[in-house]
Amino acid sequence: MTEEQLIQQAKEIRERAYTPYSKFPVGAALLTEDGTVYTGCNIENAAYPVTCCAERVAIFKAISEGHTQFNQIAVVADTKRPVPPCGSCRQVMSEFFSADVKIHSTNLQGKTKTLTMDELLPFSFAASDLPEE
Ligand SMILES: O=c1ccn([C@H]2C[C@H](O)[C@@H](CO)O2)c(=O)[nH]1
Ligand SMILES: [Zn+2]
Repeated sequence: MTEEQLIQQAKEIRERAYTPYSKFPVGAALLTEDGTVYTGCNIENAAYPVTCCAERVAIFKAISEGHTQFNQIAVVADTKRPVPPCGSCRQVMSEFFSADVKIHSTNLQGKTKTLTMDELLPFSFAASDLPEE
């Protein structure tokens, strides 16, 4: 599975986005360490904050199927610059992705910006910051 193939899968699942409110469809494709791909699209709600981003849909699908080791994720939207994942998604990514997992942000023109988890969310709040029992 190449980066280009992962981006292509993110583009395809973007077509399934449920975005009657923002009209801003996003697609994501997450590659696990064992080579499985989980895709996600954003799913909105009339109660706007209930919306779930494409990235989190892909991550939650993978986690719910028992995957814990991730390799890279591609995110695609129709933006001028490569689409930056929101803060909530960055926090969810940091819970499950190791520091060197690559996040490819891409637009429909194929402009891509790749950052590692550590670059995308430095100094992140983590389980190790919680007090010990
Ligand atoms: O990286 C992003 C940024 C935004 N959205 C969604 C949330 C909402 O449905 C719409 C507008 O914010 O785009 C994503 O899915 N991923
Ligand atoms: Zn998000």
